[in-house]
Amino acid sequence: MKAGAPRSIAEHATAVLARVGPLPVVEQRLDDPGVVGLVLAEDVVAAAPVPPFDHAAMDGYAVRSADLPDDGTAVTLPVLADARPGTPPTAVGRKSAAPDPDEAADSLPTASRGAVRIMTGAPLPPGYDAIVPVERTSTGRFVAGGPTAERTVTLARQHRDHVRRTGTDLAAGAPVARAGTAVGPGLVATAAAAGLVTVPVRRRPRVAVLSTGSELAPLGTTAPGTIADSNSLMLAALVRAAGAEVVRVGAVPDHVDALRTALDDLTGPAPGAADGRQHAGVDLIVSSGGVSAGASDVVRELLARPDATDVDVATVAQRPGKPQALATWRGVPWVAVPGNPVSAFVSAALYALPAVRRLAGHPDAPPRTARAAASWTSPAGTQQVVPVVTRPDGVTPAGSDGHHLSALVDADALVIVPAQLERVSPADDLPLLPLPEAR
Ligand SMILES: Nc1nc2c(c(=O)[nH]1)N[C@H]1C(S)=C(S)[C@@H](COP(=O)(O)OP(=O)(O)OC[C@H]3O[C@@H](n4cnc5c(N)ncnc54)[C@H](O)[C@@H]3O)O[C@H]1N2
Ligand code: MOO
Repeated sequence: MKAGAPRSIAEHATAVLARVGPLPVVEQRLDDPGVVGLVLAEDVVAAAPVPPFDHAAMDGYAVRSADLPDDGTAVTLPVLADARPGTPPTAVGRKSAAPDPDEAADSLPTASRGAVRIMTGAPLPPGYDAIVPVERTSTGRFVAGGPTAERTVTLARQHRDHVRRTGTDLAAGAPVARAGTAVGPGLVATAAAAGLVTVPVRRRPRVAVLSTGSELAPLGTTAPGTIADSNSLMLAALVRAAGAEVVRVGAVPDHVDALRTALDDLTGPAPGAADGRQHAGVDLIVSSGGVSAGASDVVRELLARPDATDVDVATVAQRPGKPQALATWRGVPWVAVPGNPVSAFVSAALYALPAVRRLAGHPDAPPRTARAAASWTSPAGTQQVVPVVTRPDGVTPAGSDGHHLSALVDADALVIVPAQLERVSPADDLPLLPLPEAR
């Protein structure tokens, strides 16, 4: 239970990730807005070709190249039929479209020489192989909603055929996206166009956020000696920005029984207990506070009792965020970060968010670095975690003092100054951890 020798940030991050694995796979419909941000659990392939049929890329006339002179001389052709998107083609002179597209296509006088008036998106009539845009013909333009009464059209062979052909974007069976890809708007559109209704994704993580401290007041309330519970709001915002569903408990007083009850409500009943309470069924717990050496450090007090398992109380050679703890509560991994607001923020970014990403099925992020655009000092023998602002010339510490909460307002990333580096100079490359973008 006693914290061991100080460990590095990487060592503690490894200890966190050893406790979490990707959540189960679910089939999520593409018309559910909640699909965005979820991570593909399997490679996805096209169920149907994109486009699904040869169709016009321009409003104009469908022609058979064989009917047009190779030398580009204009010819006058009869207009035989109308082809519009979503409607079977109809022969000119017919009152309405035939209900069966095959019947309609068959009824087109394809044997005779002529052109088919066609609108962008309409299927290319059988036997036709090119479109001549209307502005390149004697018609000049079509009037939206207006009459299309011309019986002949004069046009010439074009350099391009203006036909979008079946499967030229994706063939049936072609890969759409690899496992591990986060679903974004482009993937939603491509998968839907390729005939898919659902995609196999990891379930969205449900993450509980709570803060400990008898001095904490809920938002909008004040009393002498209390402070706003900013940590639970900050943790909820971070976890949500990382793509999880948040169950925010808010502040729990520094009493071990209150904390135990709060954790039980988030997880499940004790084995064999029929306590009748509803449980939130969370996948991860993130708490702030109560992990240092004080008499009211309730997290450490509870971790010393048998309720929690896999307890790992650690001192990390980092600043801020030195005291950390991990445990499992009724099978649910628990990341406990210190209460100092800046420590809580950087610790959540370093340890809780990678756990959220692992649960969600994201592949491990490749290491990144950023160039320092300023100089500053760093304590020897400890990794300094610095909230930074990214500018074109590199990163600079956010705010006037990185120990202040207000420095986090503009921060878009954290950099980690190596333990042996006592002074950061411009152009030094530093390990970078981007913060999730607000959404
Ligand atoms: N004797 C020692 N004391 C401390 C040590 C140590 O090694 N020996 N470590 C210090 C370091 S480093 C840190 S960091 C803090 C971490 O303490 P706790 O995790 O136990 O956090 P608390 O004591 O509960 O709170 C610390 C500080 O942060 C404020 N706080 C807490 N929760 C919130 C919240 N939800 N919203 C806003 N502010 C919060 C709290 O009021 C305290 O001021 O321990 C040092 N002590
Ligand atoms: O290491 Mo504590 O986390 O100074 O703030």
